Amino acid sequence: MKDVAVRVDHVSMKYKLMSGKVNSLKQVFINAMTRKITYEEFSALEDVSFEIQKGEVFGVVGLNGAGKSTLLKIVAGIIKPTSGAVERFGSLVPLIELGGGFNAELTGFENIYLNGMLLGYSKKFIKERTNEIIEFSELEKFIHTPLKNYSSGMKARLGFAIATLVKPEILIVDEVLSVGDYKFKEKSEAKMKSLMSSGTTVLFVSHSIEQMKSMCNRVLWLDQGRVKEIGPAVEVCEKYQSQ
Ligand SMILES: Nc1ncnc2c1ncn2[C@@H]1O[C@H](COP(=O)(O)OP(=O)(O)OP(=O)(O)O)[C@@H](O)[C@H]1O
Repeated sequence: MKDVAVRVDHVSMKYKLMSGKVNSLKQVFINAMTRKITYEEFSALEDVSFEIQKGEVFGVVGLNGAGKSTLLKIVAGIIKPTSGAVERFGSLVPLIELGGGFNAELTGFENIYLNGMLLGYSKKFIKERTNEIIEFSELEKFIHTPLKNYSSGMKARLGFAIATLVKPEILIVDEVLSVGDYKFKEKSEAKMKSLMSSGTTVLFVSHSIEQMKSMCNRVLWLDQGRVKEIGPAVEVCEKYQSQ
């Protein structure tokens, strides 16, 4: 019997887009009050089905707007699909919009507690691991500086260090490796590889096709919200590149 980590079953996602002529916020307000707002539906995902096996590194490629982030957010349980179902077998950590739970007014140190607790870690656990987080993110000098003075790469480093503190069974990674500099990329890639070699299942989106080829077992190619191909990483990536 196959050992499934994630099952995506006939998932579709329709976003509502405001339609009709609206020139100002005032007009939106008036239309809302008079119930004149009409919506058009936009289909970001259409009948997407696939399974990821335990321990597999599964990539998703596709052009801008193909629906990759939408799919990852649905698998992570951050948004609900319009139809279809997702089953996850194991603890899951999403590395999506890293530091989404950060507060810009608080320092890096304070945000470690805030973000850690949002991820479900206990205060005691965070206290024990704070040095490890600071060391991995290389933010020793800035750890007592408010986050609003951090660069986006610095925030990503801190978010990555906190999120990967415990070994999840399923890791969802959306483009986070592209935010940092080359040093952070190498370090976070190494960390991901060590998680992968210890059996973590990974669902991964990156615009770097070379990274997809070298890190993934299988790849799903999304084209305007539909599955175009699913297969061995190198084979699918080469078809995608030669489209
Ligand atoms: N909250 C939303 N409301 C309306 N439309 C949305 C919303 N989020 C995404 N979309 C639309 O859904 C489509 C898919 O977006 P998504 O971000 O999933 O694509 P993507 O493949 O991740 O793109 P990229 O490579 O640019 O990151 C796009 O056309 C986008 O405009």
